[in-house]
Amino acid sequence: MSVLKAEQLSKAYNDTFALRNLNLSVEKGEIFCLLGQNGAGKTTTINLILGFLAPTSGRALINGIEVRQNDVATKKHVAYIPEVVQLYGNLSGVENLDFFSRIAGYRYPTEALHEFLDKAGLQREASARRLSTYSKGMRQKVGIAIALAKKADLILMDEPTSGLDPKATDEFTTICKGLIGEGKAIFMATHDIFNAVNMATRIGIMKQGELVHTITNSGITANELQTLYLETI
Ligand SMILES: Nc1ncnc2c1ncn2[C@@H]1O[C@H](COP(=O)(O)OP(=O)(O)OP(=O)(O)O)[C@@H](O)[C@H]1O
Repeated sequence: MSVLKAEQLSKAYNDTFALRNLNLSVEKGEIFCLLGQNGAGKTTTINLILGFLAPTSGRALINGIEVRQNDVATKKHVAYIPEVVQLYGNLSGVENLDFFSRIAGYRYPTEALHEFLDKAGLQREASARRLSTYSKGMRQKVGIAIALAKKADLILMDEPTSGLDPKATDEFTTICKGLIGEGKAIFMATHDIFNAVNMATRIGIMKQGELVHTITNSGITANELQTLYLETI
């Protein structure tokens, strides 16, 4: 069964389609990177998958469960990492992780919390510091640790590498590859062609609400993808 499935998923505002007839499956062990210009429909897609928006027609399923009809059940399988991960600034990394794990219904001993943060790439000495001192990349790592702690099968990300420096981006790529190695599925909206080539198993290009290309990433170069992207949009 696919971790994520979209069937004829559409969203219209008045007569304008922000997303039209999206058909897509994402499996365990996949990183699907969705490219597209500003306004192409990437965030709308993520919001429909999360159940934040009601589709005009079609449906999104997570682990075979329809999102809109089973909001609570599907949320258990999903973690969302927005462009800027919102956490409590006056709590430490490990305290934030503990707090959000409990909200998701999990209580972990401190060492287990540290192991999630280790796996997400956060340095041990940083995990006791207040979140307000964290960089964007460090916040993102706490977001990934929360996804791990809540045992999400699907991790949705919106523009995860925007504003990250090259080293942090490289680290992020390694962490994502580790996650899919453990059977997670990742779906991300991005403008980062280079990074999509580096990490994706498949790449989609969206134009005016339609997924016009889906490419299996088996050796496409960043230059080739950029050319295809520019010809498409
Ligand atoms: N609440 C809304 N009411 C009307 N139109 C909307 C609404 N939300 C989004 N849209 C429109 O839907 C289209 C898709 O927007 P969306 O935010 O999904 O694009 P995007 O690909 O995520 O863009 P970006 O890269 O800038 O984040 C755009 O034309 C946008 O103006």
